[in-house]
Amino acid sequence: MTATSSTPRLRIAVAGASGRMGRMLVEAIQNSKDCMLSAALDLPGSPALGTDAAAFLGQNSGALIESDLHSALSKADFLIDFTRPEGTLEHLAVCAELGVKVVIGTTGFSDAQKAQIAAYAQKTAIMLAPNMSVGVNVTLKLLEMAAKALDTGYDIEIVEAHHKHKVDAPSGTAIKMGEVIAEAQGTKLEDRAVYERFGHTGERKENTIGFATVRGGDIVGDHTVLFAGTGERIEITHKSSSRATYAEGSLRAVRFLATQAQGQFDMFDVLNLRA
Ligand SMILES: NC(=O)C1=CN([C@@H]2O[C@H](COP(=O)(O)OP(=O)(O)OC[C@H]3O[C@@H](n4cnc5c(N)ncnc54)[C@H](OP(=O)(O)O)[C@@H]3O)[C@@H](O)[C@H]2O)C=CC1
Ligand SMILES: O=C(O)C1=N[C@H](C(=O)O)C[C@H](O)C1
Repeated sequence: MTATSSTPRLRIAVAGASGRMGRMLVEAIQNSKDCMLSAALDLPGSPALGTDAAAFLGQNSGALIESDLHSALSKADFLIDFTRPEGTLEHLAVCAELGVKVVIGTTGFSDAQKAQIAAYAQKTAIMLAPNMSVGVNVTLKLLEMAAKALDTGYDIEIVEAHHKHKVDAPSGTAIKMGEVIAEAQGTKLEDRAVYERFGHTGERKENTIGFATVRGGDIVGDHTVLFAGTGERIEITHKSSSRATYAEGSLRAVRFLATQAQGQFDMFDVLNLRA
């Protein structure tokens, strides 16, 4: 969208404003022509409360970090939420009540929590995706194609690596990759996933999809899917070197949600990759 001086900016609140992604989002909003930071949330007790959300950039956004959900969300038309599952659900309850549209980047939701999100999507528009980067979503399409063509005779393993502060495993992206592959092969990930191996495991079971997790240092996010056949193997890899791609993808999601009243969407909808 091309914003002109007469086009009102999209009013966005950021949850977890002092977090790794929160700060990337504040920076992306500050740098955008069509969005404005209208509110910023952090947990009660956070030392950042009362400070300007863009202070870490040496800028003044006008949005002071606060912990009162109603106060913050009543100043916004959109919430971008990269926090923790329980926090996201608390925020969603207020967003559904106030008609605020929500971009959710948080990962690690249980099936019951995902069902709660789907229920809130009947009241407001929600975009939920474990990875907002364009590259990862294109990788998911490549995996769909590879999984169909390599339906038999190839063992599938998904390896992901992230920074030492990440609290959920495997990553939401790795799980999504497994889901896309399983679905492309007419199956369900829950019937095929192997999340742990230790000790005398016995030989690899056919048709399983294995997951391996690496945690260390400041790795932003690497994902490799291995299709291991007899006499050859194919590896499809995506590596993130900056969180800016997640923030830019989130702003694309906001612009997409501006055209929706309610319903649940993902990045395939935002990027027109559904077909
Ligand atoms: N979809 C995507 O593209 C991406 C998704 N993610 C996901 O986003 C989430 C956040 O990642 P990251 O920014 O690295 O994490 P951080 O821990 O750096 O930031 C999380 C922020 O949320 C706050 N927070 C923690 N618990 C709650 C709660 N219960 N309610 C409200 N706020 C809370 C934290 O506050 P405090 O510091 O005070 O605890 C912090 O400000 C993770 O689930 C991660 O997997 C990350 C990158 C990309
Ligand atoms: O926690 C992170 O950092 C990331 N989390 C997301 C995930 O769990 O897939 C996306 C990205 O890999 C970074």
